[in-house]
Amino acid sequence: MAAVTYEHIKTCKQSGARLGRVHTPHGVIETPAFMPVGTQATVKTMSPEELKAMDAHIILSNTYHLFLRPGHELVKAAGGLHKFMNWDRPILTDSGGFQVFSLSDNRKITEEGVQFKSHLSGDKLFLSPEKAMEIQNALGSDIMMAFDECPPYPAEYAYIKNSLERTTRWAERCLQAHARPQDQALFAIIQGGMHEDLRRQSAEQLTSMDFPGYAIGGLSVGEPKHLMYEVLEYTTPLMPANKPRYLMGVGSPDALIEGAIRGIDMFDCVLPTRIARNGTCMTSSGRLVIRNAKYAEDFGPLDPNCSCYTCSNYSRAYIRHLIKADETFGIRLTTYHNLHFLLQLMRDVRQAIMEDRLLDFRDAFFESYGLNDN
Ligand SMILES: Nc1nc2c(CCNCC3CCCCC3)c3[nH]c(NCCc4ccccc4)nc3cc2c(=O)[nH]1
Ligand SMILES: [Zn+2]
Repeated sequence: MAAVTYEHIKTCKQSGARLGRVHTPHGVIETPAFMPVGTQATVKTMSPEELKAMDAHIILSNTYHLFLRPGHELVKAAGGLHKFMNWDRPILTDSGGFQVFSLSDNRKITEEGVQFKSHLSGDKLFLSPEKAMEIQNALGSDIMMAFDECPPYPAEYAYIKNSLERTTRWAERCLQAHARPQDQALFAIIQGGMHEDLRRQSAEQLTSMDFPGYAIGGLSVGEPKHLMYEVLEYTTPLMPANKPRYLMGVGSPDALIEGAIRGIDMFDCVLPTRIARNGTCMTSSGRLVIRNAKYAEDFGPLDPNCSCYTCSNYSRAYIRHLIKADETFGIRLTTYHNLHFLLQLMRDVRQAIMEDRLLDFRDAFFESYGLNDN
C-alpha cells in the first residue's frame, strides 16, 4: 500500500480545476490546499490547537533548518517530528536544496551534492540526495521532497538544462536511498526554468520513474506572474492526473486561485506568516498595513468579512497598538488571521469547484481584493 494516494473527486466544468483528496498516514488533505509553513518545527507563534481550529490539514517543515538545529538525530530520538512538535496531522518536508541557496553563502554544487557554510555557525556542511533522504527519514515526514536544484532566475538555457539533468540524476539517487516507501511518500520536483522544452524533458524523465506525487519547482523566484502561469499551462498537463501536483513557494491569494485553475492541488508559502510579523494583513478588500495611523481609532475588525478568532474578538486599534508596542500577542493575532484568510480562501475555492463556478469566483474575488485603497 503506497504511503500517499490521490483521490480525484471532480473537475470544475467552468475552469478545469480539480477537487481531490490526498490520503496520507496522518490523515486526509482536501485539495486544492494551502499548507502553512513551519520552518523550525513550529508555524511561528501558532499552537497545534490553533492550527486545528483554523482547520489546517498539513504543515511544512524543512530539512535544511532542522539539520542545522537541533539536528535530525535529536528529532529522531524524540520520536520524530510529529511527536517533537505535537502535530498528529500530515507533515511535508522540503529537501533543503532551495534553502541552501536562499540562506547560506559560498556554497558549491558538484555532482555529489552541495557544500555550504551554515548560516548559523559558519561550519562547512554538505547536503546530498542521500543526506537529504537520511534527514527526512529521521524526521518521519509523511511527504518528503527529492533533493533538487532550483536554478536562479534568470539563468542561461544551458545552465538550466544541465541543472535539470542533474536534478533528475539526484531524484534517482533519492529513490535508491528511500528507506521506508510504505510510510513516507517521496515527491519528485520538475525543473526546467521558463522553457517549455526543458520542462517537458524534466517532466518526462521524472514521471518515467513513477513517484507517488510531483512538484513544480523553479518558480516564484522573481519571474513575472504571467510567466509563471504560462509555465503552469504547459507543465501541469505533463503530470500524471492521478497523483498530487504541488506548486512550491506560491501563496499570494491571486496566485493560489490562478494555480488551482491550472490544475495545481497543493501550495505552500511563507508569505502569510512572514508579512504578519510586520503587521501586514490580507483582507477581502486587499492588504492592510495595521501600523498606518488611520487605524489608531478604528474599533472595527481587521476584516469585516472574516469570522476568525482575531476578527471576532479584537479591533484594528488594539492590534495596531500591540504591533507598535512590539507585543508578541499582536503578531499572534495577525498571523492567526492571515493563515485563516488563506485557508478560508482555499475552502471557498473548493466550494466553487464543486459548484462549477471557479472563474466567476476568481473574478469576484479579484474585484473585491483589488480594492487597494486600504
Ligand atoms: N525544493 C525546492 N523548494 C522550492 C521552494 C521552497 C518551498 N517552500 C518550502 C518551505 C519549507 C519550510 C521552510 C520554508 C520553505 C520555493 N519557494 C519558492 N518561492 C518562494 C518565494 C517567496 C514568497 C514569499 C516570501 C518569500 C519567498 N520557489 C521555490 C522553488 C523551490 C524548488 O524549486 N525546489
Ligand atoms: Zn480574521
